[in-house]
Amino acid sequence: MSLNNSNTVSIELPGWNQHWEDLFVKYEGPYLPGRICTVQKTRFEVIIPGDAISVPLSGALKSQKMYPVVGDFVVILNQPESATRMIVAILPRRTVLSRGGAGDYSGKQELAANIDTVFIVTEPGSDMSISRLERYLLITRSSGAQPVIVINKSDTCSDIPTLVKMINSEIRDIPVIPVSATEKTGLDHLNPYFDSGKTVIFIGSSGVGKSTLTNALTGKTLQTTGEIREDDGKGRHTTTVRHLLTLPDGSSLIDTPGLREIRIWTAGESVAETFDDIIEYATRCRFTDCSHNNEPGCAVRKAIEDGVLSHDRFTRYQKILKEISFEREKADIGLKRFEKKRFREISKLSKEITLDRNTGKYRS
Ligand SMILES: Nc1nc2c(ncn2[C@@H]2O[C@H](COP(=O)(O)OP(=O)(O)OP(=O)(O)O)[C@@H](O)[C@H]2O)c(=O)[nH]1
Ligand SMILES: [Zn+2]
Repeated sequence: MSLNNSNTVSIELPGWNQHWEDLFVKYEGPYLPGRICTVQKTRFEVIIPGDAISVPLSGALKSQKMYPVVGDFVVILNQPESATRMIVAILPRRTVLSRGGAGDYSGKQELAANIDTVFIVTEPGSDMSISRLERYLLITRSSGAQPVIVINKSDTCSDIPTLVKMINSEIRDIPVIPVSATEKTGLDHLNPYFDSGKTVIFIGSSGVGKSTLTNALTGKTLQTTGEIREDDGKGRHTTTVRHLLTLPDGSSLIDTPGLREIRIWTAGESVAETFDDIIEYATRCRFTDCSHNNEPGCAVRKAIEDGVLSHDRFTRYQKILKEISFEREKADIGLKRFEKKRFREISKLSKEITLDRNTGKYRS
């Protein structure tokens, strides 16, 4: 690998392009670019040009609570003479997939970064639910990645065109692609999203076939070659599964079990995007703070009465708003608790550290 001054991208790293090159160029000196493929407790598996290494995070990043996630492009300080190799910076993320909860005081947990396409996987059977699809859509949209709906197990459905039509009528402007991972049909239609340099992820309920799809698309061998043998310090080798798989065509697939089913956490804009018709009707309500329940002159209720807006869709919209406000409240409570705790610690600390009247120095 060498960085040259021409405009060509000379670094071979999955997903690396001119954009990242431009961001990396200011790191002159003993630095390497890398891409996070697995996050462990204190170390990170990083793909660097031509190799994969395990490195810790710099103290500065830790103290700023800046933790890389799978898919992040990072800067590694590389000083072989002092045996120093650590992550010193995270390049600004293009997209980031997050979820709420999981013990973090802010309620928001970042899961994966720099994803181009999120395949929302469902199946024709009991998993098929418009409201579930809408939830995944909201998460995807707030991440900045492009959503694509994949109906797997199409071999189990006798009328796929009607199903696709139904989804298209409820969820507009999103590609809906029926496939069968076991019969290997329809997979070609996913190919464009696996362009060289692109990063994709499969999300959806357990059992819809994400692993089978991954294997059908990548070939089983890739998953095993994605394993890194790591010395545990006692002479044994433990195997960790790499969560960012690099495909032969240069694309990457993020496959992290904890990330496959994600709870809703989203910004208002993505709700507006998903329920744009309802937002549009609402602008015509007589009262600006109309709750669309029984106020006079409510344009949303009128749209339902006129049959141009389905009642189900409206109900789903209300449910999602409720869920988001609940998540926000929870996060808010978490934040207050955190601040209270910090205040307690600060006051404790200030009591402990007292000024010595005789010497004029602080003692603790
Ligand atoms: N008929 C049919 N069965 C499928 C298809 N794809 C997957 N399956 C089956 O569905 C079951 C679940 O598939 P998985 O790939 O394990 O599902 P998953 O989404 O990865 O599940 P989790 O790992 O729990 O998230 C398996 O028994 C698969 O053989 C398909 O296209 N058609
Ligand atoms: Zn209204």
